[in-house]
Amino acid sequence: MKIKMTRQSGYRGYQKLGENITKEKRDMHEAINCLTPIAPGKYGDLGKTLEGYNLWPEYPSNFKVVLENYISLLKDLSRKIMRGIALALGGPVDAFERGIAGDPYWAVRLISYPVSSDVPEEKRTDTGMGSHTDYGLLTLVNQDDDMCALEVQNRSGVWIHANPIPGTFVCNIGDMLEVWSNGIYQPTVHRVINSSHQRRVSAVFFYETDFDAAVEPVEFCVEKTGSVAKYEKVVYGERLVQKACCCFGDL
Ligand SMILES: O=C(O)CCC(=O)C(=O)O
Ligand SMILES: [Fe+2]
Repeated sequence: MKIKMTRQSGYRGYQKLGENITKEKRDMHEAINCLTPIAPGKYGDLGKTLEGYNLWPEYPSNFKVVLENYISLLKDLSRKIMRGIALALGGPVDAFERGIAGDPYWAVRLISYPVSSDVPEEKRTDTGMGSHTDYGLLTLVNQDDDMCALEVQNRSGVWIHANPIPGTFVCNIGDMLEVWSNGIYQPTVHRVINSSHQRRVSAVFFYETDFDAAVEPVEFCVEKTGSVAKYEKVVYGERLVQKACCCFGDL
């Protein structure tokens, strides 16, 4: 396997079925992971674990071009959504740009969830991906149109399907937006269960803050929420390394 995901590739490349771990349980999916390239030394010790460049399969030969174009379009779209969120929160339109997501870290996962009965019994688990929240600002999920497998938890704790609507993305809120907005935006708890008779494929784009951003509630959100910052400052890259390394298990 030429594009196998390893520690040496900074966790980029192909992840086999059962290699992704959520809350200490193996997820029943396989994926190709592409992450923002990080040149050696760019973020010093903070970025060491995730330094590296993406691994591209030989076939299809246009894979790299198509995916890089997709990433560029989704980065633009996410920036626009963040501008809308900034205005909705009563801040300046560029509130989530310079120093926050001026040079946003991004990730893409192309995920395949098999039909459960096709998986050898010892590898079978009950979730394609266990319940979690995403780490960054926004996630744009592009899912198969004809099947329901992504579930989100509503405020009463009930799981509901995020039914696909052709031509649309499901947009999840991530942990960093919760902090920046001082809790006004809450991250969406979600999971994937493919109980159908078809393989399910999703292309998931994560739009994050700058890798080295010190994330803390922004002034105009603090003012709106009792003038007390409810969250401690976190460095996004540190949080990502902690979370990503748990997810990718022993490689
Ligand atoms: O495949 C999906 O619909 C969602 C995947 C997901 O939640 C993730 O990769 O964080
Ligand atoms: Fe997720």
